[in-house]
Amino acid sequence: MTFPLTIRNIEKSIDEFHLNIQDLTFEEGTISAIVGTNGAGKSTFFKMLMNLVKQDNGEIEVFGHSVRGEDDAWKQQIAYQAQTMIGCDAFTGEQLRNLMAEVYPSWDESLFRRFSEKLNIPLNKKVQKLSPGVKTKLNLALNFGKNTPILMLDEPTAAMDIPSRNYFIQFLLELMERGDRTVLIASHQADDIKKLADYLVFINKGSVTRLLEKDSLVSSYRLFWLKEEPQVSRIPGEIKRTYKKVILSNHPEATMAYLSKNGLVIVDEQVPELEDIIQEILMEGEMINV
Ligand SMILES: Nc1ncnc2c1ncn2[C@@H]1O[C@H](COP(=O)(O)OP(=O)(O)OP(=O)(O)O)[C@@H](O)[C@H]1O
Repeated sequence: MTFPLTIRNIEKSIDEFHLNIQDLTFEEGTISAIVGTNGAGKSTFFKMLMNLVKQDNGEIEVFGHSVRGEDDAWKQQIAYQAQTMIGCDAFTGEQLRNLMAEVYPSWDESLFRRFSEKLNIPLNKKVQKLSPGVKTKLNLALNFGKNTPILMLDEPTAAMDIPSRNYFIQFLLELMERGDRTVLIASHQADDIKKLADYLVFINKGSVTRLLEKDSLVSSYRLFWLKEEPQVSRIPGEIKRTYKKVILSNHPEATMAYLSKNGLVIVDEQVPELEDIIQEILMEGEMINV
């Protein structure tokens, strides 16, 4: 089976930073959130997928075609949005639209117009005159207009106001309804990840530490409010204790079995917020007693 994106053991060293991502595939019809702390390697990973940063070893394939091959027709299959719009300052949105419509045979005028009109993007202004948030919106309109099967967005909502961000989420989810697009989105926004992602790819110090399906990730964590403080410092499954009696567990069954066996009464239990789970994974393994 040919996947939209296949990664085989890529490696890259930049000064002290070493990126190594082993076998990873991204499937059609899915949105994967690339999650990691600042400097973890998310942008470098995207640039390697675009062959803007050359890998030292390994292979990256777009629909089965190596990104290092002579033929770079694969580029027309991907719309990539970097964190900044480089080299566009002197152009207006309309001029950039004309350029993109020529380069991308899959260009969809209605996607471009719908997104830019809804967000009131001034297409007759030069990019250099736009605020950071409006630049991002224009960049998104252009990338949506490309109508490619793969979309890679590097922190697209960082500068956007709340209504625009919500519209972006709605727009992207509508685009996904066709079922044949593959989206990778690097984001620090828990709300974006919660609403958009099917999968979470955690990157830490240049390595993928976990690839998890969002729903099963969320259901594997539980918060237990206990009637009394447990007398042991750590109970099975416990990864964090707050207010002495609130236990966050990533093995709820093991935690519940222990609590029941030891007569510890659960007053309430809840599935934690995705943001709290992400925070725990990014801080991995730390036991915090508040
Ligand atoms: N051109 C470069 N020259 C030297 N080091 C670089 C270069 N580009 C990236 N790096 C280093 O690679 C590492 C990963 O950076 P990268 O921008 O990929 O992280 P990130 O996860 O996208 O971070 P953020 O969340 O802050 O955007 C960092 O240590 C960074 O300093």
